[in-house]
Amino acid sequence: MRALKLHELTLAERLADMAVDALIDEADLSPKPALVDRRGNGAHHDLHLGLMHASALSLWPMFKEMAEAAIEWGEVGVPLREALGRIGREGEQAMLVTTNGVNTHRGAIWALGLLTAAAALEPRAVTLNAARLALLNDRYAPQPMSHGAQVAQRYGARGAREEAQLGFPSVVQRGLPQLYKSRQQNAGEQNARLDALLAIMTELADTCVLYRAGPEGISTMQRGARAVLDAGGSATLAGRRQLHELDQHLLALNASPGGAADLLAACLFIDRLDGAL
Ligand SMILES: CC(C)(COP(=O)(O)OP(=O)(O)OC[C@H]1O[C@@H](n2cnc3c(N)ncnc32)[C@H](O[C@H]2O[C@H](COP(=O)(O)OP(=O)(O)OP(=O)(O)O)[C@@H](O)[C@H]2O)[C@@H]1O)[C@@H](O)C(=O)NCCC(=O)NCCS
Ligand SMILES: Nc1ncnc2[nH]cnc12
Repeated sequence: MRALKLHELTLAERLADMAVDALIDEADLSPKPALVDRRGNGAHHDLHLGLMHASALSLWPMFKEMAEAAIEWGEVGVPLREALGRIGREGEQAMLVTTNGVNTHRGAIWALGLLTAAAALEPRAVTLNAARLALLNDRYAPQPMSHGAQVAQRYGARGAREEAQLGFPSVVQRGLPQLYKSRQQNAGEQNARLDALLAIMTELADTCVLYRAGPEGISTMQRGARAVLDAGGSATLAGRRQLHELDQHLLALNASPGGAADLLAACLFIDRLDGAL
């Protein structure tokens, strides 16, 4: 019998797999406060789980191309930054075609795009190199009046751009340590991931929440997330009660923490990458 020779995945293909898997795991994780999950649409009228999955899958070629660009340029610099900007904008268009114009993953394209490229350059300095890339100027980036730009003007929040430029502190200092801690306490994988999301929410200035619900939305999100963790986390009954309260309060404010969801996906990507090294 002839042996079947399977196609061996390239590094860029494996990184694209990890990025898409992280997005799908984030979408599936339930119950996430006011976000799209297996239960429903959260605070969104135009999003659902199937759309989040389709959007994540549509981004696979983009992540692969970003990793290939990083391998080709071989170092952090303006040529790589501008290549990533171009590929990211094309990826956004592919996403919008798939979702019929709904913004599902703009923040994730930014965060995971930078992290995928950084991982292709040097898997052991991912957040550092992602930050160095985010600090570089892309001459071709348009300056649209995005929701993020509007709340930056109104409240001074610098959102997704600053989070990346600082080396993803929400991921490195809050999400990942909480993920490991909850795993160590045998919370169960889904609860550990929920706890990581909540840890991210405790301090994030999420521009999606700010845009929809202002500073009241931010303090509701941050205090509510802290209350779940202080009550023992998602694996405990007291924590689950607090999580339900947080969900209800955010829904009442129409506040969706989409930025925190993207950063959870970034955590899950780095966690997978660490496991593959
Ligand atoms: C540099 C960019 C990040 C542009 O950023 P900017 O802040 O100007 O623009 P936004 O598009 O408003 O925000 C970016 C998205 O980042 C997520 N996010 C929010 N806060 C944070 C934070 N503190 N840290 C990290 N990430 C954060 C968030 O993404 C999620 O929310 C999206 C839905 O948001 P929104 O459109 O506001 O949706 P709704 O409220 O639901 O709208 P309505 O229904 O009410 O109409 C969703 O996509 C999640 O992903 C922010 O939205 C960068 O985007 C950029 O320059 N891109 C250009 C291409 C490029 O250079 N790419 C580089 C590739 S490496
Ligand atoms: N699960 C989710 N629900 C709503 N917005 C999101 N943005 C990224 N992930 C999301």
